[in-house]
Amino acid sequence: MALADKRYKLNTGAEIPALGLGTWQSTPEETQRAVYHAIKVGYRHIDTALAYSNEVDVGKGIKAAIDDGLVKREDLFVTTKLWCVYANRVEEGLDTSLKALGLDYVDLYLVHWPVRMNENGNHPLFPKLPDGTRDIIHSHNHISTWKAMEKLPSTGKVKAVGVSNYSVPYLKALLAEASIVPAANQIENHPQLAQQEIVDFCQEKGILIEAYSPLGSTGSPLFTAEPVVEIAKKMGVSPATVLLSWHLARGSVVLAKSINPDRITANRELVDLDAEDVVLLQKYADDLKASGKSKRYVAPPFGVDMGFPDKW
Ligand SMILES: NC(=O)C1=CN([C@@H]2O[C@H](COP(=O)(O)OP(=O)(O)OC[C@H]3O[C@@H](n4cnc5c(N)ncnc54)[C@H](OP(=O)(O)O)[C@@H]3O)[C@@H](O)[C@H]2O)C=CC1
Ligand SMILES: O=C[C@H](O)[C@@H](O)[C@@H](O)[C@H](O)C(=O)O
Repeated sequence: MALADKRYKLNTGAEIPALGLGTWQSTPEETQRAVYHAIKVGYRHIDTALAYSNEVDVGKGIKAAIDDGLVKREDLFVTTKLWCVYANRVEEGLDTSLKALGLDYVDLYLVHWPVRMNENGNHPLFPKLPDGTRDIIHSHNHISTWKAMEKLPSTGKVKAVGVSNYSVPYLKALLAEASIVPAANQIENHPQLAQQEIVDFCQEKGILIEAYSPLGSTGSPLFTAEPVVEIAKKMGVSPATVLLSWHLARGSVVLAKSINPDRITANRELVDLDAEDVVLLQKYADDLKASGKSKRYVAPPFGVDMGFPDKW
């Protein structure tokens, strides 16, 4: 079996493909083609979110692939996420996503960020106050959102529920009151932001890590990181292969976004990294952290303390 077809087991018992196609910042036109191409070349896991405003197009890409006989719905693993303006209207958020996707269920539904934004604000997704800052409902307790998430699996509209952008303190607070342990925690993860404390905590609690922005997000800045270049050269593979493969070595899911067919195909080239190379990347990550030089590429201006050691 090719490494790109590797699967993990969630704490629900369901399987999840280790490699997923990311769709953040893919325009509607790009998304449909990217999703179709990805399925055609073997991806079985698609990651989207209500906030990406492309669920309709993800759905069209999936439908076209199913109609063309490339795949059946049950062979796909589809994830979407509850956006912050729906933090107190969880089932409504899910229904909105399912309608856009044209699906009866998603395989994984995540709380996108542990934050509530004003659902009656000046924008349907990104409301702002007159001073330009985000319109956040600071009195909201993220655990109430999780309590509503826990009711979803029994509706049949989601197979599993999880979180995203959860730090260790937030996870501890959630687990203290949870009756369902999140199946996954989707976080920014790459050698410049290893977030080892979250990875270790989640492993201990049976929460699968999904690594987002594995290439450093827009423009893939991690391609030039020194140890990545060095390992790629040694193995005769691309920097993308090294960066994506690192998460499989760590036992995590990896989500790679591309709208380019060749790059979507190329991102399936995963390898078993040598143990010494895994150590080299870990040392690079540890050294950056120790010198306060870890780099978070996705740091939206929520103005809320999310509990991460790096306060952006
Ligand atoms: N839960 C959350 O808050 C978040 C979730 N995510 C999820 O994770 C996914 C991945 O993260 P994302 O931030 O998109 O960034 P990635 O780290 O996947 O990087 C995407 C960038 O790399 C480029 N790229 C991709 N593959 C290659 C390649 N082989 N060679 C050269 N360039 C390449 C893409 O360009 P091009 O498209 O032109 O190929 C794009 O500019 C998201 O799409 C989303 O699904 C991401 C951020 C936050
Ligand atoms: O999933 C991707 C990211 O979390 C993205 O949804 C946010 O960064 C959003 O653009 C924001 O500005 O809050």
